[in-house]
Amino acid sequence: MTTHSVEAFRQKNVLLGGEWQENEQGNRITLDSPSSGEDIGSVPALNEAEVDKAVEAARGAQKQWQKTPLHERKQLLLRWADKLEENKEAIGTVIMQEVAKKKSSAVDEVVRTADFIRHTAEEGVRINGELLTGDSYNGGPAGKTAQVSRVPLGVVLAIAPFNYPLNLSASKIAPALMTGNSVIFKPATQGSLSGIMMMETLEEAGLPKGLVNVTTGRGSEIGDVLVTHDGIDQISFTGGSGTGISMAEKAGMVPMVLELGGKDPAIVLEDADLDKAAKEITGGAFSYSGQRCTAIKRVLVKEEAADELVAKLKEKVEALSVGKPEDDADITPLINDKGADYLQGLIDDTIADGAEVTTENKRDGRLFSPVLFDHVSTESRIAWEEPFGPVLPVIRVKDEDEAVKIANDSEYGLQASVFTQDINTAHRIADELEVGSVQVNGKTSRGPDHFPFLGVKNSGMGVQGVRYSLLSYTREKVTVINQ
Ligand SMILES: NC(=O)C1=CN([C@@H]2O[C@H](COP(=O)(O)OP(=O)(O)OC[C@H]3O[C@@H](n4cnc5c(N)ncnc54)[C@H](OP(=O)(O)O)[C@@H]3O)[C@@H](O)[C@H]2O)C=CC1
Ligand SMILES: O=C(O)[C@H](O)COP(=O)(O)O
Repeated sequence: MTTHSVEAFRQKNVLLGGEWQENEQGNRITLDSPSSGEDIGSVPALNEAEVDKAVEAARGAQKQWQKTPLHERKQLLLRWADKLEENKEAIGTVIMQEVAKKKSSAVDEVVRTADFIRHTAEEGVRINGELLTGDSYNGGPAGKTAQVSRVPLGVVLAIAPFNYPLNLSASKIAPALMTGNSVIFKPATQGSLSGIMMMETLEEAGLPKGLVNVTTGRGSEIGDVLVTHDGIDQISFTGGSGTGISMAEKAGMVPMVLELGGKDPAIVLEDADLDKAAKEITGGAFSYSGQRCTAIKRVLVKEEAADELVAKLKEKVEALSVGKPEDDADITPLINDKGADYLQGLIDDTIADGAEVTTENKRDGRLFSPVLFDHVSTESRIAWEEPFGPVLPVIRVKDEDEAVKIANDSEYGLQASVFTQDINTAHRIADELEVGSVQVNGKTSRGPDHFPFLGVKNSGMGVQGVRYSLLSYTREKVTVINQ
């Protein structure tokens, strides 16, 4: 059995039409480690003609794959999951190197992804259509039946972000394949080495030629070519709201699932279990250094509970370790200088606006110590903008209504947490919040991965989560029998 060794520099190629290929002009992108700055590998920068070739291969392979029995598609996915898990150390190490995720979380991501693929395989064989009879409609004819089946959309374009380079790629690719589609996979550039390694395990599992094609290259260069390609039948994108919204404008009538940014609030009432709230909020805000769409990005706490909550949060935030991903530090360097400089601007502006910095405020390049701000004003940018870094603003509120208003005034609507011991209050607030999901007494998060995951407003469109994803890659096909 092949296992992938951990090499020093990985010169990876792309899977096009079933062959691992270098690109024609030999244009490559060299990737550096966000943590050490060392070169860790390179991937081809494809051009328009190569994208055409990838789409053509995907269109060809899809026709046969659609006819492949469901149980055979399921077996491919199960073999893929096993191969992936066998390589968890090697692939986890590359995730750690290319996106500076702490080692244990990087390896967990590989295992989580294998589990997702297995669950998708099991659930995928249970996606069935339905039969409608004409006489169930008032005055309808008895001899008329509609067989409503679910058919694949065709060629799916899967565009993934850097922060979960495996999981947010496989959560598009696996359900698309299971439902009979072929795939064009555009990994995040910083994340493409591990993305390609995952494709190597899929190929080893017996992927038919041309069924998944990998198109590496900067989104700013090949993004429009992919998104506006007339051979693409569905787009599934996870990434920034700006990128996703402009993509939707360009893609026209192609169906899309978009998972975008967030500004998830944690609303804490005076009757909450504050130890639990502090633990959940710290984990929710600072894991992977806050670079998660579902990170808790602001705390809205009732004035009566604020002093105690802030003291507990401060203690937990100060206990987070700051350092290198290979040392399994909780807080690691941010993905790039642009993200780090943006975060610095937010921190500086929040201080200038008069908020209290309760923790150390230190930066070394892309590495920040985690910052907890108290007494943040809703006039500050940080009350509304997404830092994608280890900083948490606490905004004190006078009552529930004010908390709900600040939560809903956001352009985003991904998730929200409500901490209270009164389930009726929790329900009442949950009903008011304009978000995809509300977590009662827990941190905001996507998993377990069969739960529906969605954002409203500028946080997205469509739903992911195993069964929901499977459905999103199919459409109804109606055959009416007139007897
Ligand atoms: N809701 C969610 O589930 C998630 C949301 N996010 C959000 O994403 C942002 C950060 O992630 P990040 O990866 O930087 O997001 P980006 O939107 O910059 O990139 C996401 C993906 O889109 C590609 N891309 C970039 N420009 C284009 C384009 N014009 N056309 C097509 N594809 C393009 C990128 O390629 P390349 O890498 O080559 O630039 C990458 O593969 C944050 O705002 C965060 O909230 C992130 C993760 C999950
Ligand atoms: O992209 C993200 O940030 C994720 O979809 C969030 O996933 P998580 O809640 O499991 O971290």
